[in-house]
Amino acid sequence: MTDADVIAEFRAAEALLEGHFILSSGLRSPRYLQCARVLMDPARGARLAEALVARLPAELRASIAAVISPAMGGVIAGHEMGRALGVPAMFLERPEGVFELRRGFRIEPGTKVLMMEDVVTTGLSSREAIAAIARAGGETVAAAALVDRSSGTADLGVPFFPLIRLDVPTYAADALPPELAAIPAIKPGSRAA
Ligand SMILES: O=P(O)(O)OC[C@H]1O[C@H](OP(=O)(O)OP(=O)(O)O)[C@H](O)[C@@H]1O
Ligand SMILES: O=C(O)c1cc(=O)[nH]c(=O)[nH]1
Ligand SMILES: [Mg+2]
Repeated sequence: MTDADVIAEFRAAEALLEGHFILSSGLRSPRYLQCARVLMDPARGARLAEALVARLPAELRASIAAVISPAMGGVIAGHEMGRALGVPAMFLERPEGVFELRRGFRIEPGTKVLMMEDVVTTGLSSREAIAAIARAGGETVAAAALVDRSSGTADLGVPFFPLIRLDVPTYAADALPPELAAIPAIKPGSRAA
C-alpha cells in the first residue's frame, strides 16, 4: 500500500478534518486525522492493519506475542493488528489518569509486545503506554501506528513503524496564526485537559 493509497483510504472515510483542533498534547492544529472514522469500516481497518504488518521485518513480526494499545484511539487499531498478526490484542485505560491493563487483561513476564497507536503527534501517549506495558511485565519490542504526524520528532525508545508519515502543522496555544485564532477550537480526544 503506497502513501497515496493510505491517504485515499482516509479521504474515502472522511477522516481528514480541517478546522481548529486541541490535540491530546494541548498543541493546536488546523488538521486532525480522525482514525475512528477510518476504522468504522472493519474491512478498511483490516486492509490497513495487513499493510502495516507487511512492513514489519519478518523476524520482529514472528517475535510479537501480543498487541497492546492505549484507549480509546488505539483500541480498534490494536484489535485489527492482533487479527493480522494472529496474536491477542489488549488495551490500556487511564481511569485514574495513568494507563493500566484492566478487565482481566494480563501478560506473562517478558511477553514481547507490539504497542499500537492510531496517531502519534508528540509521542507522549505512546511513551506512557510503553511504560504501562513494562509495569505489567511486558517488553515492548516495537511500536506501530496508523499515522505519524510528529514530523520525525517523536522518540518512542523502540523501533517505530507508522503506516504513513504526514507533515501536519501544530502550534502552541499562545502562538496561533490569526486564521486559526479566528476559529473556535474543539478537542476530539479523551485525555483529561
Ligand atoms: O502523540 P501524542 O501527542 O500523545 O498524541 C497522540 C495521542 O492523542 C490521541 O489520543 P487522545 O489522548 O486524544 O485520546 P483518545 O485516544 O481517547 O482519542 C491519539 O489517539 C494518541 O493516543
Ligand atoms: O495529537 C492528537 O491528539 C491527535 C492528532 C490527530 O490528528 N488525530 C488524533 O486522533 N489525535
Ligand atoms: Mg489516544
